[in-house]
Amino acid sequence: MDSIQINIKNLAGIVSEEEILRKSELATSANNALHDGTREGSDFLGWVDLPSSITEEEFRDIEEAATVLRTHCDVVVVVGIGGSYLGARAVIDALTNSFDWLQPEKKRKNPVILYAGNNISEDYLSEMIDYLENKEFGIINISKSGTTTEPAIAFRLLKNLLEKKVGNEESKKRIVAITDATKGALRTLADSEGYKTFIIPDNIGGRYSVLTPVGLLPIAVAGINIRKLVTGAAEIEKATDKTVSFDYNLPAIYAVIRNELYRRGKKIEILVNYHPKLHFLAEWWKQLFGESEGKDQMGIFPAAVDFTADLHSMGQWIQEGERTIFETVISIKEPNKKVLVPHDEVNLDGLNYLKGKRVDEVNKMAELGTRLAHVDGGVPNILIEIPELNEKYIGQLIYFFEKACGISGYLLGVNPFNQPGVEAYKSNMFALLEKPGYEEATKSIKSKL
Ligand SMILES: O=P(O)(O)OC[C@H]1O[C@](O)(CO)[C@@H](O)[C@@H]1O
Repeated sequence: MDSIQINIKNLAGIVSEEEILRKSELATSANNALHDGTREGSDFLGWVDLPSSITEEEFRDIEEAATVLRTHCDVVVVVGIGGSYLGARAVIDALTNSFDWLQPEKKRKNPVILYAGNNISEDYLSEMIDYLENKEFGIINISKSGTTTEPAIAFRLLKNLLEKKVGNEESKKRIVAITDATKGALRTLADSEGYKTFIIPDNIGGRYSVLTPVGLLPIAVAGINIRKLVTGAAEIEKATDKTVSFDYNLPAIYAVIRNELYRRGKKIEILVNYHPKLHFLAEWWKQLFGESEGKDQMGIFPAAVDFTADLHSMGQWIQEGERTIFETVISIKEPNKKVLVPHDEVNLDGLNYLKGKRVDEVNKMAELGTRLAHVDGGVPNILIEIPELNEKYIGQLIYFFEKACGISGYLLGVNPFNQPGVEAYKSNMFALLEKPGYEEATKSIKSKL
């Protein structure tokens, strides 16, 4: 198997193959609309042919900027929120050593990547500043709108710290801004300071931006091969183009099944992983589907669990709670490392029945046992199998989910490329903070308190 696969044999009898095939025309037409730009949100389809259209010059520009940061910095802070950081974090966590950041600087090949601007926690920022005080650090500041409050606050603090530590000139070498070509406060600031900048194309929304410099620069700084990542994505771009029939279009099949399950009362999709490295892939996936489909009072609620850890907390609910859920499991066929369970003479823990077995064999039996139990418990299961955890297959998975999300949103009948609902909290927060321009809203909200 040289590609990610999807196994749909365990739908708990809730959706049949015939019912899936009956939707093939609708799904194909939704897929075509993504390529032709004939439906709502057509201004945001730049991601559709992005993997196959990144040029050698663009790769080089990103790789050179990554080398500058890698040369000057032991720590690089990625400042951004939502789509402006989750894709990078998903890939970096999936493809780097989980404990590398704990190694002393001299032993590490890659800078430590930290994340800021994804919360407004004073403790988090204060502790990060304390840590960075004695580190050679740099900043990648990412905001498509260039006006998002969370990253703006974090960047102001970190920029101050860096300038105090190394001076304005050296700071300019260590700060990269990724934002709109012309609009927003970050564009103005970056141009006036003379930072190296990358552009987020107008026609690519934040949650679809991981294969633009938004994701690719931090990923390259972390020492990951961005060309292989993009090659993987381009393979699925090709495998889902307009010439591919529904039977072979895996994202279209996945999109149909999740919509059919939704129509039958399965309102919550739980993305399951069996490797902690995939935790942030699920966070990225949650934003992708949540912001794309949760509108017009509709949409599957995207949730995620890390197994087997969460089998010991959420496992009970999944097995026997309200039957409104289905699971999509990401299964990694072959881990990158090999660890055997050792023999123990006295066997006080009773584990000798596992001696000589790979830890992954135990993990796989937990996975299989859980799948069978959950399907028996009425939880439909979609299985996505990845041959191994590497750049190519993570690239494939990214495009698989992006394509599936676009098709799925159209099948549901929403515009998958806007997010009007996220403005509500921002307006209230600005009104409460008495931001200039919000005077009326301030009066109105304060009268409700
Ligand atoms: O890149 P920006 O403009 O700072 O936005 C960050 C995130 O905030 C949102 O706009 C929601 O508020 C997301 O869609 C986006 O990924």
